Amino acid sequence: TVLADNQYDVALWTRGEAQADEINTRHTNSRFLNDAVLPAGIRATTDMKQAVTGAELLLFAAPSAAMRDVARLAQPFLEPDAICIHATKGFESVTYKRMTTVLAEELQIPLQRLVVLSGPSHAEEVVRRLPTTVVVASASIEAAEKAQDAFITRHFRVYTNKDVIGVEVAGAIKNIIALGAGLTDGLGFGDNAKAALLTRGLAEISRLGTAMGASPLTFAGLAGVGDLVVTCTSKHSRNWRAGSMLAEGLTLDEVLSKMGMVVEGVRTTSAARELAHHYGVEMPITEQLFAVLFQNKTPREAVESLMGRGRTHETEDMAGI
Ligand SMILES: NC(=O)C1=CN([C@@H]2O[C@H](COP(=O)(O)OP(=O)(O)OC[C@H]3O[C@@H](n4cnc5c(N)ncnc54)[C@H](O)[C@@H]3O)[C@@H](O)[C@H]2O)C=CC1
Ligand SMILES: O=C(CO)COP(=O)(O)O
Repeated sequence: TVLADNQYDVALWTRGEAQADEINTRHTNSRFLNDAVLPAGIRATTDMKQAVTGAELLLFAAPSAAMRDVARLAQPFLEPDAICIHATKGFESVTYKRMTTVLAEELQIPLQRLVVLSGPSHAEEVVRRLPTTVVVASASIEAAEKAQDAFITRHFRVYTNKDVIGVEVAGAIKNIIALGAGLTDGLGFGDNAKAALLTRGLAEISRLGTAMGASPLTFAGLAGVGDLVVTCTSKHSRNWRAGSMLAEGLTLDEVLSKMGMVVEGVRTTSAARELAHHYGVEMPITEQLFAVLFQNKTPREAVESLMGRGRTHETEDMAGI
């Protein structure tokens, strides 16, 4: 919608034939966006060759688990100078690679042609043209500025940033904290607990991010605090909703099948825990979420573990924030 508003000729690839037909004929995508009307010029197709051939910009927005497969499908049709942007918030399972790494490998292009777009941007609001701000980060400032030019509209403000690692790590890990926020809200733990979770969650995100090479400033920006706030407080958030359903007593499998949309925070909890061990940083909220999701620990026990941790100084482990 944003690109079509900027007069781009937009082709939208989907693997679902019925979804493509609906977008092309009724200009809606009702399973995901209710009755929002999409610009009539958007052409949906299930044919990757048709979608990618001739495209100067590509935006990948598949779930992290599907990114490698989708990129592999697109690669043969990629134009030699195309800029490839992604809006995916997660790490690859097993390898724990960031999405720009996965794309560089599968598309066989240098990092200078890759951009990450992130920040507080629920699709349900973007499609209604409600005011939204995001950040685009790339190893190449020219590529980031191309993405900025392409996406900036009166309703959608785009900032550039050089810190690809920080933007990708922040976007992925806030989903873990949002699962925790849903649990906290669902259990009625109150506003103090939620504020604590966001604040200490941010400390945890920045600690891992800086250990991986990110700039601490990024975590105070749109991809950090901005996305953390929206995902932990918005009714649109899939991760928050998943956490609140877990609080109601549903099992993880029940939550995921009821949701019918990707809940990135679940896989990201495992990935972040492994990365934390690898980089030797403490991520107590992530550890407790892992225990709740995969080791049958109750949310109440998890909160008791967090509240009962050894005494510590607030800022000495916060990596610059
Ligand atoms: N929904 C939102 O407002 C935002 C989502 N994101 C990120 O975008 C990514 C996608 O999220 P959503 O669109 O919300 O998920 P979703 O679950 O609503 O939609 C995912 C789409 O990917 C398709 N898909 C799943 N596996 C696939 C595969 N193997 N090959 C091809 N297509 C496949 C599904 O059929 C579906 O159309 C996630 O990383 C999410 O964190 C980022 C910003 C905002
Ligand atoms: O990243 C998002 C908004 O910026 C989407 O978060 P959810 O996947 O929790 O809906």
